[in-house]
Amino acid sequence: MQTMDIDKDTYANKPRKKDYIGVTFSANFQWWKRPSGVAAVCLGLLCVLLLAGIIGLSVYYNRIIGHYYSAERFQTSSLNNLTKERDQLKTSYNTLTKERDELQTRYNTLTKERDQLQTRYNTLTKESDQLQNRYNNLTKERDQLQTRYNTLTKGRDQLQTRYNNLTKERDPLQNSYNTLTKERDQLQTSYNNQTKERDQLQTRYNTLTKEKDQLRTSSNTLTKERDQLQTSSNTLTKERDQLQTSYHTLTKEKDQLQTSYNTLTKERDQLQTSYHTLTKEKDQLQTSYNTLTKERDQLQTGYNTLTKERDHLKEELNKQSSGWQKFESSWYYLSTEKKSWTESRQDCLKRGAHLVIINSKKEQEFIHEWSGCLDIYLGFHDTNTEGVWEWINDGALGQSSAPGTTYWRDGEPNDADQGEDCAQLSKKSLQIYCLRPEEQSTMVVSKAWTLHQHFQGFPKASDFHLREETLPQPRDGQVLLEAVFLSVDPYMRPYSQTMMKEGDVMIGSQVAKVIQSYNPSFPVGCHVVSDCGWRSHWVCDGAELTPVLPDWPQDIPLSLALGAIGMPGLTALYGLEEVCEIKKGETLLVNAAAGAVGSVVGQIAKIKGCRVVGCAGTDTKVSYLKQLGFDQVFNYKTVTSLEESLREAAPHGYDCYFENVGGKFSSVVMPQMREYGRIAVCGSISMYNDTTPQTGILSTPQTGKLSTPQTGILSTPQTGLLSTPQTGPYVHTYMIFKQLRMEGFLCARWKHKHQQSLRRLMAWMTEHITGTGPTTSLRGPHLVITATVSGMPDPVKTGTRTHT
Ligand SMILES: NC(=O)C1=CN([C@@H]2O[C@H](COP(=O)(O)OP(=O)(O)OC[C@H]3O[C@@H](n4cnc5c(N)ncnc54)[C@H](OP(=O)(O)O)[C@@H]3O)[C@@H](O)[C@H]2O)C=CC1
Ligand SMILES: C/C=C/C(C)=O
Repeated sequence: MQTMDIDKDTYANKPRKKDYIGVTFSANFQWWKRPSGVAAVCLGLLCVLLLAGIIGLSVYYNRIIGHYYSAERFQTSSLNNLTKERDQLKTSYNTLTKERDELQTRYNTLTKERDQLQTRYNTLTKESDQLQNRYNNLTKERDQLQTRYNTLTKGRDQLQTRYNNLTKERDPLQNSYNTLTKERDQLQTSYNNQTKERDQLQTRYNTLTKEKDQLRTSSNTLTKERDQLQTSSNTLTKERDQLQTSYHTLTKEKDQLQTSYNTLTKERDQLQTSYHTLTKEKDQLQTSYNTLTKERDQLQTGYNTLTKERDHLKEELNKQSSGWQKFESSWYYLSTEKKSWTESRQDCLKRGAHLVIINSKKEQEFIHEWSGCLDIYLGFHDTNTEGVWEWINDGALGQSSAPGTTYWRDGEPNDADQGEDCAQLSKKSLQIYCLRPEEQSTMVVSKAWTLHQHFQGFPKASDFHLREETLPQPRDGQVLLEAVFLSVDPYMRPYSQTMMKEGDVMIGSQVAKVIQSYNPSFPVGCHVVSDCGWRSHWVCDGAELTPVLPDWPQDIPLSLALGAIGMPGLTALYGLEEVCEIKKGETLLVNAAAGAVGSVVGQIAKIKGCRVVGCAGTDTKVSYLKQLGFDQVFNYKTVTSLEESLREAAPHGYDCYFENVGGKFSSVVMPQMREYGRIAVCGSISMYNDTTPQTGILSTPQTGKLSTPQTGILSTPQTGLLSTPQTGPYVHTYMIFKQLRMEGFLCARWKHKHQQSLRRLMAWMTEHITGTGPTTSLRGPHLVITATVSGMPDPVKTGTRTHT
């Protein structure tokens, strides 16, 4: 602590600074110590000095003058000295004046500084007050801190003690910690090294795996590409050779054509001239023609009307001349042949008529009068329900309401002789009585081939048995059929296994003639297709019959209703159009090509503008198929290599394959299908008679597609279609990579369009017969005609179609 006391008396009038605790400031100033004071003093002193100098100089001067008069020579020199001194004094005076001015200037400056200092002093005084306040606050805080400090010091001492204890305990722990840390660090280092090594190995492993996969993929792709390129290369080489040959031929032809072209150009010009002349003439003729056409049409209409009238009159005349009698709008015929009621009914149907139906008493009287002395059978019977009499329904005209019972003879109908189910108009009276319809009729005995035992391998004669059976009399709505053509089809082999039991009549279709009919839809003499099997006769109703197309041309054999214009023709059509969806310009392969289906397949494909390759098993069949217009045909039994022959026939491959044969044949075709090819699986005839499994090789070693043949079971024993399971090729690879579509089908799938399809087939056939169509119009397959002593065809005879 220090006290500064500065001249209390001098500045006693100034306000005293407050004494603060511990520190006291005091500031008292003396005037001489101030710069302005000093300057004033100096200035005063200078003035005094100056005055003293002047006074001294005057005294000195007066002495000199006194001496001057006393000593003349001495006076002159003194004057000069005095002048000198005066000048020196003058100089000193000037110098002092300057110094005074400077001092004045400094005095002014010091005065200013003093004022500034005074201002600062005031400011400092304020600050000092503020500091005093802060000092007081800090002192308080310091005291509080001192208290806290003391408390903390105590706590610190306690902690220091505990710290010292802990330090003692820590040291051994620190040692073991250091040891463990070292061990951990070593382990961590080795762990890190191993992790790195493992990661490097994992990365290398992944890289290698990827490389291996990529290599495998590339290897597969390359192998495929190589194979495809090899195939393409072979194909291209062949094509190139063929093109080379074609090129030479074409060059020659081009030269010839050029010559022809020149000649033709000349001729064309001449023709052009003629053409213009002729065009004019044609226009004139066209006008005349139009006029004549109109006149002709009018005449034609007149002619048609007259023709109809003439035909009607002729018909009436014919009828009259052949014994027919007209009454009102109906015609009547009186047969004098003696027949039973049933036979007479048939006889009427054959003549396009029916037994008499009486609609009025007037009509009955006419018949009685006209028939003279003859009894007349009426179309009136209760054969369907005993006691319920009804008029026959043998034609559109044959329906009427029943006559009044008054016309029955007394006591009739009495069924006196049991089975008196039909009516007769008495010759003696106008009355009606009943009689037995079977009188004088004969029963029909049918012959039928039955399946004596199921086939094992190829069918044998001993597998069949010929049986006779007496047929029932056809009833209303029924017909009696007589077989005209029977069909022997491949499907009978597999179907017999599933659909037939031993002793059944063989399944099959036939063209039959209606020889008795009680069904107006099938009059006597018409032909139908029936699925009644291998029988000579059959009684059935119309539900299961298909009439052969109406207006069947006389020059087209009816047997074709079982062939080209029947089920096989329909199968060919549907397989091509619905399954293969064949298009103009495509190449088709068909096997069993000379068969009922195959021959139509090839012909329809030609009609559609396709290129057709066919295979058959004899040279005769090959010639036949060439006649039908097939582009390429070969005998698959005699060629050296089926694969080569197929490739030669269609070097670019096949768009459509109509499969009739199956088995190994099919496995050779598969590799030759073109991309997006379609395969219609119609039949598999090569396998129907199998007793041992077949194996198939999908491709020959040249193609290199499969190193070893694979086998598979095509059918399971449950289906019973085959006596023993067959093995065959796996086609999947070709199906996938060529994106093939293979579809099995049965002709019946499109049953709803059979009638219109048959008409299309008939139209194609008619075009051929009449020569109006293209040369590719349809022709029917050949028939094999067989007869046996039994009167029934021999079912084992080789050949595809059988004619009774
Ligand atoms: N899915 C369906 O709806 C239908 C299918 N089909 C099937 O169509 C195919 C042909 O029937 P279709 O024309 O009526 O038959 P066909 O009886 O008219 O002709 C069959 C021909 O097949 C050939 N053939 C027979 N056996 C073999 C064999 N083991 N290997 C190779 N070829 C053989 C023979 O000709 P070649 O001398 O030339 O070898 C034979 O002439 C059959 O497979 C049949 O099952 C028939 C109708 C309907
Ligand atoms: C309807 C005919 C079928 C076979 C497979 O021939």
